[in-house]
Amino acid sequence: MAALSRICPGLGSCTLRGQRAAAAAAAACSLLPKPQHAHTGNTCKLRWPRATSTLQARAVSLCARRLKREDGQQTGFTDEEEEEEDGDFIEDSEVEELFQQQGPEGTTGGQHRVFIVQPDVKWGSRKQHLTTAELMMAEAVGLVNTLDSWRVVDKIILSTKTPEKKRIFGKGNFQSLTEKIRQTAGITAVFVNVERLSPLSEREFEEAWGVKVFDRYSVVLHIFRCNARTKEAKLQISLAEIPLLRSRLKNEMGNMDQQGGGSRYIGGSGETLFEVQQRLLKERELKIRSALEKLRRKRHLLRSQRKRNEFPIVSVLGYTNCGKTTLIKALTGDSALQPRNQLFATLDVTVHAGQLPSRMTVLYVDTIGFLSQLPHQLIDSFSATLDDIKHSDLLIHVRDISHPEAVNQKVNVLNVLKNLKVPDRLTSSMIEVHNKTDLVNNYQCAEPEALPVSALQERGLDELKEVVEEEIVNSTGKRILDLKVNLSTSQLSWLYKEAVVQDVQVNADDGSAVVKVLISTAAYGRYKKLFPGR
Ligand SMILES: Nc1nc2c(ncn2[C@@H]2O[C@H](COP(=O)(O)OP(=O)(O)OP(=O)(O)O)[C@@H](O)[C@H]2O)c(=O)[nH]1
Ligand SMILES: [Mg+2]
Repeated sequence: MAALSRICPGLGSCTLRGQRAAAAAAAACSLLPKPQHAHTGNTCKLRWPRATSTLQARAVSLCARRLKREDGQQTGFTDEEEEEEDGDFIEDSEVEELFQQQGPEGTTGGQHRVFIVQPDVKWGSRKQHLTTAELMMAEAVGLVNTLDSWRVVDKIILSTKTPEKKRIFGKGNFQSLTEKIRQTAGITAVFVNVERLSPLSEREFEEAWGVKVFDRYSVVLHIFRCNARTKEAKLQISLAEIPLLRSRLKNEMGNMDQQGGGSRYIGGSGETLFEVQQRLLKERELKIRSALEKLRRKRHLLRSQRKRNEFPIVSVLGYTNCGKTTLIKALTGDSALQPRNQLFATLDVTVHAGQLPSRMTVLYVDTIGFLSQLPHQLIDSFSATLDDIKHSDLLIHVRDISHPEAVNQKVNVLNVLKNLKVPDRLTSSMIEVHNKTDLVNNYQCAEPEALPVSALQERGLDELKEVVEEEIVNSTGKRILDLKVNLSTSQLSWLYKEAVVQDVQVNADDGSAVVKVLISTAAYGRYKKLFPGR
């Protein structure tokens, strides 16, 4: 308690107890030199002025709060909550309007009984070398089952030579497929598991089969739509849906033209119906882009604040459903995190404070999962979210090692990172974690660099934390030192200003304290000069 009272005179009577609480409070105080201490009953709330409220400040104050509470409130928070603290400059209603109005027809709401068609490319440039049609089909089934109100009715793998051409299937195959679909009772949609169907194919299929037709892009977007919570996610989804709306418009106009409608001029406006619709779509796209740009600037600001406050940032990434959220939950003890056996359960970037063996506080960033064969537009729309990865101090690549596609998934993740232009320094220091080892009998790690864990059973976490700490110290060029300070001098406040104070152990008898700091070599040099002999 002595340490606490030193940092916060009112904390002597608060419910924070012990060294862990002291460390958290000290770390919280070290973020900003002058938090206001508000005391109610036996609790102390640390408050910072609005303008300087940062991600770190919240992370650590939440971390401190977590230590003193018994129930499991949320400790993670999204950048959006942060934005709300600093003043909303994009209206909720504006985003909701864009989001709610726009869902492409057939995907919004409603139930679907789905027939899945998996083209099996036998040869040519599109042949998948690392996967099989059966595994792709299994993933397609997984995608459909992720949606509460969608069910798989039947499925088929069909050979094709040219999935990218106008005609995906040969004439004979297409005919027997059409018969099968028409004869299967209760089908309301067909999911053709290719990256993207051309508007023409989509129209042709819908006409032949008499039901809605989805491709991988539209199914994944629908999952995103169902899971979106924050403004940024909603805007990004709205943007990614524009190409779908555009092809739908083309199809509708094609249909109307057959009846002589779409290309007629509307009452003296000089525009055809098609042109008006296209213009409206363009205007909507510009609106979304400008709102996203505002959020991007905000994100940039937050990022530089994070950097300034020097809490190391560890981004946790990997294929969808590999266990990223579960691992962060295990590393931080954040009970509010909710891992789900679902593809794309996490869509919003959330940040969670955790402690390493030396009690260094790091921020774990939970990211959106990757998926193979997703069109670039989709990735582009989410690049702002994934951009965070590039600005981390360290990356953890989580792999579901029990998955039959584990190797293929790794290749996919590395490709996405390459496309995102993640700096070499981050990919070369990236820690590879083999998760779900509990699902593999006598798991033997064949890759010497990888760390085997079971996030669910909390195994292998201490080893992982050790490695994270080692890499953080390497990558930030900082080290952790225990410095003995004289409390009657300005040493402690100097350290609060120039380094990250992780822990303070006060020795009331001689008025000294042992301070654990994360400090750069340059700052340590200055410290030794200023306080010689310490
Ligand atoms: N058996 C076992 N299951 C695990 C382990 N880690 C995660 N899981 C399960 O895998 C499923 C997915 O976990 P999440 O943590 O939500 O995975 P994620 O990578 O965050 O998924 P997305 O956010 O959807 O990309 C959940 O049902 C978890 O309980 C593990 O070590 N062992
Ligand atoms: Mg997740």
